[in-house]
Amino acid sequence: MSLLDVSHLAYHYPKQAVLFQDINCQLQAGQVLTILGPNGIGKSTLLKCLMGLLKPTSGTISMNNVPLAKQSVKQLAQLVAYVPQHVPDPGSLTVNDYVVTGRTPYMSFAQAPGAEEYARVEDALAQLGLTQLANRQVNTLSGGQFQLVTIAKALVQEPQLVILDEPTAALDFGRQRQVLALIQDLAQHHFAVIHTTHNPNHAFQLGHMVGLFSPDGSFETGTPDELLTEERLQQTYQTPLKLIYEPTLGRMICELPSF
Ligand SMILES: Nc1ncnc2c1ncn2[C@@H]1O[C@H](COP(=O)(O)OP(=O)(O)OP(=O)(O)O)[C@@H](O)[C@H]1O
Repeated sequence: MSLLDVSHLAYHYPKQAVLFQDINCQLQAGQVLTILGPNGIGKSTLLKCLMGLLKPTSGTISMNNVPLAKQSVKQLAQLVAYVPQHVPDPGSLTVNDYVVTGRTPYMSFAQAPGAEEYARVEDALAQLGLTQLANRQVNTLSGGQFQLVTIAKALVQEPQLVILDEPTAALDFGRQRQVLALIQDLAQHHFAVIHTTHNPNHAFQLGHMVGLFSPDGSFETGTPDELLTEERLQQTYQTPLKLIYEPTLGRMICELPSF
């Protein structure tokens, strides 16, 4: 039984052309799916469908063999944590109070978070090197700091699947590596992870599954070596990029040519 089973999934926004159709993929606990594709092709939209935020035009999404449409909001929140690309207005909560909202799916309606919930927050902030930000208001953080705080909130949610939309987009080189290492660590601890990125090197680095959107909107899954050939990546990004085997890293790297 797969943790996630996506079958013949299609979506179009109201009064818009079909964005994608016939997406099929399965994900097990401990696997990472790195989604790549051109700007505007439908990566974030696919993640929103997987989160139950958008209702697919057709096809099914099941988790642990139960269709998403049959899960309650609370059940879904215990299964999947979503780190969006943008949080429009994070409000003026402190980092501690913002991250603890990740425990909501485990609390009753009127229950206030207590010592146990805040202990999980402390652990997640420590794991991400954010302890010193615990009492800062989230709306005073930099883009990258806030991106890491939203990941901490997803961790305290203790889901089976973590979905991250471009989690490294606002991060410096060191913190990009930190987030990729965290994704690898989550997989080693039997979480399933789906994330989007515009950097094919992230897929080579992680070495798990890739989901590749082609410019025509078709979607394929496979290993980085199967899917991420120089020709496919050039087609995807419409640029004469190069794939080079880097022996010291033991893997391919993707380089943009000079101007
Ligand atoms: N609410 C909406 N209503 C109508 N069209 C939308 C809506 N949200 C997104 N779109 C359109 O759907 C297409 C796919 O958008 P999406 O954000 O899923 O792409 P993406 O692959 O994640 O892009 P990027 O890499 O630039 O973040 C785009 O053309 C976008 O303009």
